[in-house]
Amino acid sequence: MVTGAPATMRERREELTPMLAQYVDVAEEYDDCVVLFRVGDFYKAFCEAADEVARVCELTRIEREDSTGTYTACGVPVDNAPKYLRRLLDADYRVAVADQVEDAEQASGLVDRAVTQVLTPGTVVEEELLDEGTNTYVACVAREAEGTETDDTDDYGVAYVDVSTGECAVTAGDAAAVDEELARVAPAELLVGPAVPDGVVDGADCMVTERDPDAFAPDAAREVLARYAAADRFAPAERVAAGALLRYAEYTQGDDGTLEYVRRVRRYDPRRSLRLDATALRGLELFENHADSGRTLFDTLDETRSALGRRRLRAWLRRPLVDRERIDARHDAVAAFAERTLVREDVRDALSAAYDLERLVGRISRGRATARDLRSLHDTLAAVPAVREALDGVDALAEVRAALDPLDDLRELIDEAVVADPPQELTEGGVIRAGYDAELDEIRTTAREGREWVANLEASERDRTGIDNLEVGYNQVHGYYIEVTNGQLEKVPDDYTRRQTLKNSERFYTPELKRREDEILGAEERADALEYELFVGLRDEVAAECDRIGALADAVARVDALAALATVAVERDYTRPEMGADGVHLERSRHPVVEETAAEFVPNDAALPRGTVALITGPNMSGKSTYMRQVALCVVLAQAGSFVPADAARLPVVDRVFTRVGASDDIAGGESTFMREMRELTDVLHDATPDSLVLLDEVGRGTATTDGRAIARAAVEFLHDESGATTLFATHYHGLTDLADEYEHVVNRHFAATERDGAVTFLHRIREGAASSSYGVEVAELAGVPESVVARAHDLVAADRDGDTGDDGGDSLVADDAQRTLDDLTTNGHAADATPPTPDAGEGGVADLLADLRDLHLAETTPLEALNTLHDLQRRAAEAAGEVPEEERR
Ligand SMILES: Nc1ncnc2c1ncn2[C@@H]1O[C@H](COP(=O)(O)OP(=O)(O)OP(=O)(O)O)[C@@H](O)[C@H]1O
Repeated sequence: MVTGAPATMRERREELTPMLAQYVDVAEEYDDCVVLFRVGDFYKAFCEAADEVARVCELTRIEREDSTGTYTACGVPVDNAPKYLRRLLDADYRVAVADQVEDAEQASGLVDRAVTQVLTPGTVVEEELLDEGTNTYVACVAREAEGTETDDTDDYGVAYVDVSTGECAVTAGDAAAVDEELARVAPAELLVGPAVPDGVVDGADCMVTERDPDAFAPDAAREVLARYAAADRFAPAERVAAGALLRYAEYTQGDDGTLEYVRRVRRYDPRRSLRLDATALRGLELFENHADSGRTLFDTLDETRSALGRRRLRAWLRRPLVDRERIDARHDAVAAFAERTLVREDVRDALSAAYDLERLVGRISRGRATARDLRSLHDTLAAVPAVREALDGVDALAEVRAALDPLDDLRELIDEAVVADPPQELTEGGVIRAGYDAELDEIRTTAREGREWVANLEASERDRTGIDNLEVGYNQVHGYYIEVTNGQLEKVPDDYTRRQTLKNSERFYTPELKRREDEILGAEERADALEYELFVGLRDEVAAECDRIGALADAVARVDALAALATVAVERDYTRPEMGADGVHLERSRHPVVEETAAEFVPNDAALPRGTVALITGPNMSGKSTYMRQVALCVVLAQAGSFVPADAARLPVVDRVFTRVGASDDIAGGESTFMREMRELTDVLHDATPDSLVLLDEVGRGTATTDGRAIARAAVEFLHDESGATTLFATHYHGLTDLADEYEHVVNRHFAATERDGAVTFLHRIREGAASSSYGVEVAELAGVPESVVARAHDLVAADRDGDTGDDGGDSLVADDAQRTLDDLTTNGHAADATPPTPDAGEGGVADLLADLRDLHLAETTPLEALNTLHDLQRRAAEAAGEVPEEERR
């Protein structure tokens, strides 16, 4: 067994040495963990566990032999432990660290050891093991008891805690809400109550930890929760989830009782934020990019300067607001920062000095903060006045400014007590400043005077004895000594006592030197001990203020996140959205992430009155997905408090963004792509409201064309008639576009492309009406599909076109479409914009042009040819008018 006690040791339990027996005891108690057992400067694992630790950590195994036989052992060096712990956690192990809990020198017999910490992926608190500016959550899903379905809507409790910062929250909901919350929280570890059926937590992509079912018993859970919050405030399922979770958090921190820095257990209602389920989070690439190397929306926005701000910005994006007033307040604050470059820069400079207050408070409360941590707290507090000063007089930021309490008392206290650059170790002195404690000063004076006396001793003894090369020294083993070379030994006075004989000299001490030595060493030892005691006292004093530090951390986080949003707004030319509009109205909007990487991003408008279903057609690669996402991202950004990438924006407050957009084809749960697509569509159709924004990308493509087209059509009809949600629906089923004639709120939009000499150019520009052609084969060619295949595909398309009667609702390339494209182009500000040519204009004048147009046999023209011809005509029209052709204008 790798976790728990190695089987080979258990079998020979009676024969083991006392230390190994102690190891087996601990390992049996922590049987789901790899136990690392402190022996000297190493954390050791034995037998099978040693083999695994050696493998995962790439450490050497050693064969050990004692009276009971041979066994393997592997040691993780204590000094370098975090690096190896990380590897074990990454390999999905829980690790129990058993430390020596009594001083080895004072122990009679075997040193007592106990588990001081259980490290699990969701509960690590070590700075070295955590990513900066993120949260690491452990979550818990529980039910009050099996089958209690008193109220279906709050049947399950979902709680989560970040053990490093103390953030803890809980909510309740049905199975779908559990799924959604787990996707948003993205815990690193999950506890599942015994009454939760399999399947409810299937979506969680993290380590699932088994806990004793007793921990989920309502009374036990209530008792734990009551240590943190008024337990009656919570619904029964919430109590069970939060109580069991906090109990687990305590256990992983060494069972030292209540975690003081978990200052509150926030109860929240997911409906009070813009709902984004797992599919939406993934589809919109808020935090994860499908191409691993790619950027996410969060990366694009992250102009924060502190870990606190970074975490806050993440949280804002994870839960955008739905409360109009709060959204406006955030926009006001961002605007205030955006308008004041100097204020913004001063604040951001000051915040660069801010340490992660939330994690510092956690460490301080857990009694794990070092002197350096307290200095970090001091330095952060010292940065606050500059932030306050910068914000002075800015109305929209007055509230957050008021919350920026610089905690002068704490800062002064730390400054008086702790030296500016303290050592990492707390037990070796050098931490507490002179003048902080009278007793410490006195002890230090004694030690210093003693050392001065010793320092003068050499000169005075040389005088007294006449031994001019006499030296005074010190070594760890023998202490202070007076060294006399062999040639001078006869001059040694009577009060010298021999301490050590070397090859060429002898070392002595005198009674006074011995007395002074005892005094110095005693004083140093006492000073170290007293310093430690004073430090712990100070740390406790600071820990008692964790509420105030927490409130400051909150304000700093907000200021940083707001300033970051303002920086993005100014540097990337975002605009403040006007909220409360009836539908989505964007002028020249851009995709916030794609515009950062695209050589030249083409902005597009969106005019989607509430309840519009916009069918978007266009060739592959023409920009449909990008466009749909950019509309949704503008909505998400606006509700998160950000400005949006557009020239002008009027936006509604949306309750939920649904997506069924590409890229979710990775089949995690063993479902077929089509099954998954339908499941996602079901969610949309069930839950979308008139306040929702729905993005559907090629729904139905996962099955036979006829079925797919039927499903797509039915979905559009349902969204239009029943849901009333504002919808963007990208499709290759061109036949769907006639829905616009039948349904009041269905509109057609398309992305056009130009094709010349067989090469397709995408314009990435959205236009009214439906598209003419898919250019699928051309795109295949662009992608490098072998020439022969492309040629054959062209033939097949042509054959299909020839045989097409055009009456199937038409995904084929029908001539009618070509006509439509012609219309589109002339009514969409291109040909129509051109100054009407004068009849006598230039060579190949308008009369010729009109004749050519008239002679065009549309019924025999492929859409590509039509587009080509049109392009040609347009060019000639422009030339005739003495203008630059449209193509070159772009
Ligand atoms: N407005 C734009 N300006 C510049 N480049 C764009 C724009 N829109 C999309 N692109 C680029 O064009 C490419 C194709 O875009 P997108 O994936 O949105 O096309 P699509 O029409 O959805 O394709 P498909 O139908 O194959 O899914 C992407 O590389 C994208 O970066």
